[in-house]
Amino acid sequence: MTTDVLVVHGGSPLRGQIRVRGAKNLVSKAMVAALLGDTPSRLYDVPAIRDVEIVRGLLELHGVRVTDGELPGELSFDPSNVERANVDEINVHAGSSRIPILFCGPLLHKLGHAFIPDLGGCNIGGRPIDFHLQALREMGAVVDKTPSGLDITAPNGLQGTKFELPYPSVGATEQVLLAAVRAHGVTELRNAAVEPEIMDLIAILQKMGAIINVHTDRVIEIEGVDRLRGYTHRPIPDRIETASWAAAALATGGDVYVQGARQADMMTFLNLYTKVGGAFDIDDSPTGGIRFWHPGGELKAVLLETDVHPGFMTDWQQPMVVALTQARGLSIVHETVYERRLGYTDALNQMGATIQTYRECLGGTPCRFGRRNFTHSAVIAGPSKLIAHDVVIPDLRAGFSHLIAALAAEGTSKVYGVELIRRGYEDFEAKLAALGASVEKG
Ligand SMILES: CC(=O)N[C@H]1[C@@H](OP(=O)(O)OP(=O)(O)OC[C@H]2O[C@@H](n3ccc(=O)[nH]c3=O)[C@H](O)[C@@H]2O)O[C@H](CO)[C@@H](O)[C@@H]1O
Ligand SMILES: C=C(OP(=O)(O)O)C(=O)O
Repeated sequence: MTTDVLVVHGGSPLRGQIRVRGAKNLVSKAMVAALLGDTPSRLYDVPAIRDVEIVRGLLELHGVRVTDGELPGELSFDPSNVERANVDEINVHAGSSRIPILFCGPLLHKLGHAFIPDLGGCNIGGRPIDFHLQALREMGAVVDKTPSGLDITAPNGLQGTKFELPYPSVGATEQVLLAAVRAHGVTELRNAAVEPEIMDLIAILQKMGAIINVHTDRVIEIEGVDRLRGYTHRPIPDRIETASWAAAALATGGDVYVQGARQADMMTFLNLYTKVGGAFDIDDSPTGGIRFWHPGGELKAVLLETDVHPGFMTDWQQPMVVALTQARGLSIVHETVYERRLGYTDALNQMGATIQTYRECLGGTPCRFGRRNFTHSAVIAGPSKLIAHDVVIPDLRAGFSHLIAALAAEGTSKVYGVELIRRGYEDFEAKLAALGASVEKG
């Protein structure tokens, strides 16, 4: 028996209630922001996922005292003794997540030095960090690329600057925010990303004493301040996990109530869900959430183009494609955020789906990847009867989509590599059990 394999007996609808907590893509950044304060910070609703463990480990290596609070998911961070960490110890986390690159600004302000191990994260494209480094250099950082990682200093401190991102990168926007809040002078960031997780990070930084103006047309202006205090914050709910369960409800013909889910961050997803033929009901009460279900009848083929916010989020794409294998007609998917995020469709085809991938920009909007040999569009012909097949999980969201496909398929599949799913989905095995799925460890 290994914890990395799940045996999935598919073919029955998922039905029941599960709960989502703080967003993976906010919580990890909020934890890094705690480094910037002079006093302790407190975060609620932190999910027990691998990315949180990694960032906790990195903070502790830098002398931050991280303690569990009284409530489940409550974490406190005391940054009063931040110190330089041992490179060998930091490198234990090499290749495990993308978050270490965001330590640059806070560590440069606290210590004048940052060592950043090689990054991990999903293998869905080249995922360069050129925008991050360019912005940091413009602010006065000196970046030395060493065989074991990036060695970064700021001999004269970080200075405010005017910087325009070539593409509204989430991580690079967060990099600039975390570096500029305590830089000397004003920073103007143009073509910034404005994802809800970024707005929530800005809310946290404001609680800490930062002065950040979000203007129209993707312009963010940050006035550097001399000191920041700790924060207390309840993060926005995880809109990617929510969409994943919503897609699972649709693909299996089920009915899932996602407690904690919030409509505001999911408008584009909910529009597509309606067009496909899914049903949802919003419960706005403080303990509310969103119920997602398959109302019966046929699902309809759609055009789905991923984009930066407020577009259809790329991390929603993979789970939703499994539901699209059940829709009548030809659905078109155009992935415009990552150049290699459709490889997982091979496994869906092995399970009986009919998905053809293309290098061209299908769907109407030419993107950065057109005419560059990247297989980034797909046509899905449905509905297809999915049949069990063993699958190996390649990355986080593809992993969840393979799991959904196995749940929707007739027969028993083995899903290998489920540890990868733990990077972003808290307690997913318990949640599957709560939804009546028939799964067991392999
Ligand atoms: C931990 C986290 O929050 N991860 C999310 C974050 O990833 P992440 O912050 O890594 O994603 P980015 O928004 O930076 O990447 C978007 C695109 O910009 C390109 N790029 C980015 C930076 C750079 O310096 N140079 C460059 O070319 C990337 O290769 C990619 O094609 O936003 C993505 C887009 O919503 C989500 O899919 C990820 O779940
Ligand atoms: C791409 C993702 O995450 P990361 O940036 O952490 O690899 C994701 O959450 O789907």
